[in-house]
Amino acid sequence: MNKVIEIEHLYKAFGDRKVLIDANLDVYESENMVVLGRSGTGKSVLIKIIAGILPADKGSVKVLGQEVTQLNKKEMNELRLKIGFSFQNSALYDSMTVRENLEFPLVRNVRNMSRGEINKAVHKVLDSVGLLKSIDQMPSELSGGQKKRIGIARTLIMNPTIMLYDEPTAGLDPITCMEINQLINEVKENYKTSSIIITHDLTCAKETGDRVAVLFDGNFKFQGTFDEVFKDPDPRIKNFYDYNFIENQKK
Ligand SMILES: Nc1ncnc2c1ncn2[C@@H]1O[C@H](COP(=O)(O)OP(=O)(O)OP(=O)(O)O)[C@@H](O)[C@H]1O
Repeated sequence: MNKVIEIEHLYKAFGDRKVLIDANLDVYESENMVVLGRSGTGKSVLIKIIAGILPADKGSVKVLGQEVTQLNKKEMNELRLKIGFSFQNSALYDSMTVRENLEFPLVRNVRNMSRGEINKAVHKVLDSVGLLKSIDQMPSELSGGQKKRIGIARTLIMNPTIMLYDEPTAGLDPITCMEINQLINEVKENYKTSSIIITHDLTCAKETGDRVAVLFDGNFKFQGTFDEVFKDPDPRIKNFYDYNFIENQKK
């Protein structure tokens, strides 16, 4: 299986605050990799480095075979078109309708698309997130879960190879969380994406992650399937969250 993201010995600090220290992580083709970690451990910093939004201090970050730490602005912009970044706050433009929000990345990044092609792409992507009916609504008329869906649709419209989800279920009720988890899995199936999913939500991790990696003290000592990681006797994992709590929820 090909690696689509390869991170080796990554180091990133802000002044005295060392956030990532010798972090190593691989993501394979067609894989959902969940990154877990407490608040402030550097999860968002990690995906911002992958997307070229923040520079790394040291180490290697290869995305689709390209070393992002060495790319110039033009090369990074081209690579970024293959990376869908689903922001925590959905990042929709409040003054635009859903249709306009979805057209925006196409109009900005893809030349020579006809009106008909743009319409077709908007309809296809809205259909795949189950919100065709909301095409003419304003973001203010949507629920939190619907906004997340539209935010995801706006990245999918560019047919990304990699999806980076920042806290996709934050602030949603349990049923909406379940629907978003399902959508993340459908995106993987239908768009053949490889993803990093950042979350605090253990149910999301279990439902969407082919593998999970837990960020502690700047690196990923714990990686594997959800069950492998949470069976680790290390007290940091035991204390991380009450694994038994979610196991008991299933009973
Ligand atoms: N641009 C920046 N300038 C200075 N410090 C930053 C910057 N971005 C992040 N940090 C710091 O890096 C640390 C990690 O931040 P990050 O946002 O990656 O945490 P996180 O694990 O995503 O947390 P949360 O789950 O709360 O979103 C924090 O201490 C934060 O203050």
